[in-house]
Amino acid sequence: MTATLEVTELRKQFAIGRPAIDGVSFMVPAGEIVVLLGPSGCGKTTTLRCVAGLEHPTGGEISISGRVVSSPGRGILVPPRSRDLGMVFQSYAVWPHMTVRQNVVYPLKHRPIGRAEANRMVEEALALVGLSEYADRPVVALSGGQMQRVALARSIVYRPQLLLLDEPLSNLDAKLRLRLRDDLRVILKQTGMTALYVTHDQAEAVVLGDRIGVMRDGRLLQMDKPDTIYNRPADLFVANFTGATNELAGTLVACNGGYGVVDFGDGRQGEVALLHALGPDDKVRVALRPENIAIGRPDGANTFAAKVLDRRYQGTQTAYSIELFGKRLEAIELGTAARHQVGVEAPVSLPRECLWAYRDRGPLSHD
Ligand SMILES: Nc1ncnc2c1ncn2[C@@H]1O[C@H](COP(=O)(O)OP(=O)(O)OP(=O)(O)O)[C@@H](O)[C@H]1O
Repeated sequence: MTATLEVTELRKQFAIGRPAIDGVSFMVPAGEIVVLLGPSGCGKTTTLRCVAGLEHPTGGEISISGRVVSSPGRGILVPPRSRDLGMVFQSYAVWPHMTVRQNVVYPLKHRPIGRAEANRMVEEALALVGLSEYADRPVVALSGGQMQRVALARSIVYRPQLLLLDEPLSNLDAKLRLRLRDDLRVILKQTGMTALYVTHDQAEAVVLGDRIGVMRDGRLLQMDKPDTIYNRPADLFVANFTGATNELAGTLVACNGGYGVVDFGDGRQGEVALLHALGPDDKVRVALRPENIAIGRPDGANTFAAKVLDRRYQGTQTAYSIELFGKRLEAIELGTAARHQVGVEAPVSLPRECLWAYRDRGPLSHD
């Protein structure tokens, strides 16, 4: 059985400081992987710990498969062990004096499961994480990645309805992290489990999540599919946190449905996408990802004169610094040839759907 998770207006105020969570609401349908992504201190771990029952919320409600498990307003607080969930943490949290099999069978010992059935469940969990051949090895004779697989097998062996993962890959070296990241999604999808996964790593979130929730200062800014988060970020913070972003300042001079015209100064005007409500004369910041700048390919109204300042050849792509509207911007061109010389003037085109205008709220702070 796999669960739906519903978090409604969750609030957590510790004894000191501003609220760690400040009105967070989201829903995870059965079988979906949702990743909470955000910088250190944004409240993602506290959210996860509230779902686990390890932290007592100050307000709001948490339901697992329709059953309210936390509701301070109604005096409900179901203890962690009665929530039917599995947890995987940053630290490997395996029993060092036991073998792989002994570690994985451990959670079943406290459940009414016969030996033959327990063995079958252990074999299945080990097969899922790719450790069948290591069953009788002491866990101390494993690599970090393998130990984390043991921890994963141990938390899925009893098939909890909900799996909570808090930065499970962050103690692994870079290469292993990439491998396990890819494997983890396959494993989770094979189990069909609902999962809530916490990370500050944007690439991890994109690979693992069916949906990503971006958090900042205790608030959930946007929850959407990875490509929507990347291609239609709700605000400048989300745009910056989820990928490289250039910014141009300007004033909105006209609106037309989902698009508008921005004056970038000196009469230079361009069409932009309006991702939230804005009106004429609003000061805006326009975000633009480096890969959406097409150098040397004039294309329609949004074509402007630019100059190539610098280039860094990177094999499968070339990174350029260009000057546009008196500002230094970063551009990336895919392909194995570096096509533009430093110092040349070249037209650049900026597709209007890739220029995202947001209300100018002053200097950006990244965390
Ligand atoms: N036990 C506590 N007492 C007081 N404040 C706390 C406590 N635990 C967390 N906080 C504060 O709550 C806020 C959110 O912390 P949380 O650990 O949820 O952030 P996070 O996004 O998971 O960060 P990280 O990636 O660094 O773990 C932070 O400002 C933190 O200092």
